[in-house]
Amino acid sequence: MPVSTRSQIFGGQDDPNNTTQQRRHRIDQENPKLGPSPLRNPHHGLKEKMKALTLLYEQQKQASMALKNPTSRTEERRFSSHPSVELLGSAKAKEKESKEVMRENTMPNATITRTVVLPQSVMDDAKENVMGVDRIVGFSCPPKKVTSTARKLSMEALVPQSEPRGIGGVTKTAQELETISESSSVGSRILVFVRLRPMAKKEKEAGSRCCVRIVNRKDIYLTEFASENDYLRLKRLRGRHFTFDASFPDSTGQQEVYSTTTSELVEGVLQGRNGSVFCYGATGAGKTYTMLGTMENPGVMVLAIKDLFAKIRQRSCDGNHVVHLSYLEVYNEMVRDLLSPGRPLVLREDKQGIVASGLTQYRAYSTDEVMALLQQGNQNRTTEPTRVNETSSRSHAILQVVAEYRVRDTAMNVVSRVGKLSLIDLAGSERALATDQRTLRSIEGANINRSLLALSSCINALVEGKKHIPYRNSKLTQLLKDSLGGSCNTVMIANISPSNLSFGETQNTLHWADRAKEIRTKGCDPNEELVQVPTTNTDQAKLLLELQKENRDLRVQLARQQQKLLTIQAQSLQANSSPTPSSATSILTPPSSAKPIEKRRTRSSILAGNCFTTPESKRRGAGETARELQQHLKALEAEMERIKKEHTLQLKQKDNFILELTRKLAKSSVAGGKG
Ligand SMILES: Nc1ncnc2c1ncn2[C@@H]1O[C@H](COP(=O)(O)OP(=O)(O)OP(=O)(O)O)[C@@H](O)[C@H]1O
Repeated sequence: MPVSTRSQIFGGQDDPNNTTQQRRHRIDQENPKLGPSPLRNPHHGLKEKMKALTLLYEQQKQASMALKNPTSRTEERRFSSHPSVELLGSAKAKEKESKEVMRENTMPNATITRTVVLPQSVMDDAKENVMGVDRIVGFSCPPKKVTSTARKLSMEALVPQSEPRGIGGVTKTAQELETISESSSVGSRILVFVRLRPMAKKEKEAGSRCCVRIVNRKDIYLTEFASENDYLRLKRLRGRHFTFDASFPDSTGQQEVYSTTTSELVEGVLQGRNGSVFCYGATGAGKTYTMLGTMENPGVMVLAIKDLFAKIRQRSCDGNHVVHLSYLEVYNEMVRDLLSPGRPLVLREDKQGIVASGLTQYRAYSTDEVMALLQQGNQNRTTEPTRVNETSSRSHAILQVVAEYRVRDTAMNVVSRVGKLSLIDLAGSERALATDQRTLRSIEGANINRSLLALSSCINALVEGKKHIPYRNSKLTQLLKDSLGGSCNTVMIANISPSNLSFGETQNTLHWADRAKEIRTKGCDPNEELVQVPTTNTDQAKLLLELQKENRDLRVQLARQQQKLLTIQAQSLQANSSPTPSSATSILTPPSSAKPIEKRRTRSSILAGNCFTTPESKRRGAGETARELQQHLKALEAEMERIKKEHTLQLKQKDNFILELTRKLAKSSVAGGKG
């Protein structure tokens, strides 16, 4: 109902101060020409109105009590491990929410018509998709109540959402609030964020218009026409208004996306909690940009790893942290190791969950090393130009970082905490026509859609609270089992394009993301276990063997890195002597990446400036490429030197420790012999 209708309805004698009556009288006096206002029976429907007013008053009371109730905040403090996180955003939202409820309930007339008045700030924000000054530091969007009639997801055109929501979720009833506060103690909800990418040059050239409006950093309106500003009408259009934990306009930087979505998960991982972040969206919507980014604007994967190592450095210099890394892709229903390409891997279930047997677990010591590994992994990832995206990822990529931390508790027991962070860049959801019709591409597309369809079935089953969740339907869902239904803090970032040419895909993504908000993962307790400190000779001997093995591994890693550096140096020299474009290309391809039979593109280095292959880079002169290579080589040399130093230091420390342990062992065996 339009806003103006409210002011036209005047209260009768049920108005406590009879102010509307006086106002009406004043208006009549001031405008004698208009004549007297139509007479109304002041007692008409008084009882009903009183009843409705009392009911609303009760609801309001319950709502404010629910707001005060600290248990209802469990939802927001889902990742409460970080003490410095303030819930400014949510506090503001709650304040706004209670004001809104108050305003509605204290309206002079008790007609139960829920007309939502958009606050001025919202209308102002609506003018542009630009972030305001204050940052989003917390989450406050509770999930919609799960109903048995919840709409099923489909990867094809979706039926619009059943009921419109209020602005920022302000139209919740007290019962809903109670349900939320009760259920929040059961587990944690998947947090869902949406990121809008800037309009691409190609889209502009094709004359496309922006069809997405982000308001208040949460609400998203899908409009077919850029000029459409009537948000009230839009809100009533079913399936065109969505509310998320946060929505990022096209001007949002990578750091902001990282800190809002993932930084708390990283903190949790160091406390032994599992965390997952996955990007979903149509092809070319910006998933890889968000996850991987470029050299100038690194994405979530890179920022998370940097942050993890920075936090580890702050905590300890004693080597109590061990970080392992693995990087795999699911391509055409096959799982492949991106760090050490070879035969497809087999999935099996063990006590840690679903694991890919034989997957390289690389021990990482520094951010630089991880960056180099990421670069190597991305070069091995399957990408292919499609009509929509020059470097479209044809596979789902999963980077897993496992951090183990050993600390002493108050009773001086050694406690080991293991946290796992999974960062997932899904392949683009797409329609066959939007990409390509060639055979290989259609098989790929079918497989991509198959796994995404399997993912949507799992989400449907989880949302509907079904006992059987069909994880086994695809490799992707098996690998995501932990993230969706396990004890894990999960974040989903849905990427969308602003172009009206992608309206259908955008609507599909938003519906799907909206649905994902309803998934609850199990409560996430830290993975902690007591470590048996070796007391007997056998235990010490075991530890000694383990340490020696670790040292051997470290030496092998060091030798491999040196070998790689030498190869790059040799290739660079060769490039300098005959700088032809073909030799330059061969240098960009790492010696280790065995190419499969089908034509696969490799992403150019994120360290070299951009993780995407652009047509310009191909056109660049050989001289320029050689110069770039020199710079790249220098950077690599410096990086190698640093890694070498770190490794040598660690080897030395370990050698000393082994020596000490051997001495102790010898002593105790001598003492044992004497005894
Ligand atoms: N937020 C952003 N800011 C600037 N450029 C962006 C942004 N998001 C995406 N892009 C650009 O849009 C293009 C497509 O993005 P990207 O490759 O990340 O899409 P994608 O969703 O991973 O696609 P696919 O599923 O096909 O792999 C790239 O050129 C990328 O640089």
